[in-house]
Amino acid sequence: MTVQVGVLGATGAVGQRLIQLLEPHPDFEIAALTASDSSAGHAYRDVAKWRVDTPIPAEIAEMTVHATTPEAIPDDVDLLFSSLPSSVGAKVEPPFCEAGYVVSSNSSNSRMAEDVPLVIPEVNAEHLDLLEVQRDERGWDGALVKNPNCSTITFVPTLAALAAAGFTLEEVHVATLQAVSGAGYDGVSSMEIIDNAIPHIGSEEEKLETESRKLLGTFDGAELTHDGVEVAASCNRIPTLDGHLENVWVEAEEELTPADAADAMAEFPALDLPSSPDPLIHVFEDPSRPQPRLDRNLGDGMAIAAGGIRESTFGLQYNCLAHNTIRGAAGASVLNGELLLENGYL
Ligand SMILES: NC(=O)C1=CN([C@@H]2O[C@H](COP(=O)(O)OP(=O)(O)OC[C@H]3O[C@@H](n4cnc5c(N)ncnc54)[C@H](OP(=O)(O)O)[C@@H]3O)[C@@H](O)[C@H]2O)C=CC1
Ligand SMILES: N[C@@H](CC(=O)OP(=O)(O)O)C(=O)O
Repeated sequence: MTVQVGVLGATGAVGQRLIQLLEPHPDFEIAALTASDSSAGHAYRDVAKWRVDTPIPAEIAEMTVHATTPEAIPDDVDLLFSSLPSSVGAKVEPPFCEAGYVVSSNSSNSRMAEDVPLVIPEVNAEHLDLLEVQRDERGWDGALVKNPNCSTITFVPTLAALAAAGFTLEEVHVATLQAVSGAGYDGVSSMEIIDNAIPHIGSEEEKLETESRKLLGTFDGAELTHDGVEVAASCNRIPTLDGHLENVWVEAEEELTPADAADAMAEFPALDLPSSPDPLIHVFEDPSRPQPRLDRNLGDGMAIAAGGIRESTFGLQYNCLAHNTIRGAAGASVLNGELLLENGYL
């Protein structure tokens, strides 16, 4: 049976990607679109500046955009995808959950809350059951699940692959080269970024350092313990359009050779969900890959690419890449929606 879904923040950059992914989806049907009060009451085509690389779906273009309140959502909608500014998400997501909606959110608010599952399905699907704790504690009929920050999503699956192969991770250093789309359409001006690199993205380093430990943590059915690995991040904006490239250094308790790491990543299992790519991690032998322009669309933008795996003075070193607005944002929320459906939360 098809699940009726809504998109909160549907006119935004990530909201448009959500529509692009949801419109042909086998299990989900878009039944509601919301945005700010200034867009409410208007046809979607009139208020969304459509900037995605496929045409605006004809039926969606004619839908009326609603205000972002539970009362505006039709009764038969069960699942909401949220991509609001985090300050807005913090205010409006809880009332939707209280009103009985299950919310799969991409916004950064509440990602680190103790009773909110932060999920990459291939990495920590079992954390989803934290929703039982959340419902007990908050008295919600609905639920709130989050996907991580786009740069976190890029490197954590590679760490999870090493951990799954039996390596105990002690220290991780990661340096990012992040695409401009991560800052949104109006985020970085062309005069700032052309012929340049900006070695600061507000709060980004802290997100990589904390979200990664939560994702790699252990849920015992009642409590989530964050992983003990130490993570240090350095984040940079560069003039690519899409695709975050990251340089990673990993020290493990055990000896970890490049061959061990390549095998662990290549063999890390995919999931049988509609949006989960197989393989999850593409491992390149060519040391000049992955590259954003060449490799961001692997697995329809949902795969992780890794390469340049080698020994270094600081343990193992490699590079990894993911499409930041698909695997790192809209696609991540859709995948969490698919996991919610598979696990009976809808
Ligand atoms: N851009 C990206 O690639 C990534 C973004 N993110 C995160 O996703 C979220 C959305 O980002 P992005 O799509 O770029 O943002 P945009 O600014 O493009 O879109 C924001 C959306 O939220 C709506 N909105 C704004 N204010 C309100 C309000 N007060 N009440 C209700 N709706 C409101 C806007 O509606 P209206 O059009 O009416 O103003 C619009 O639909 C953010 O939290 C961002 O940090 C995460 C990863 C990547
Ligand atoms: N900060 C990220 C995108 C983003 O919005 O992240 P978050 O989902 O944590 O707010 C970037 O600039 O590439």
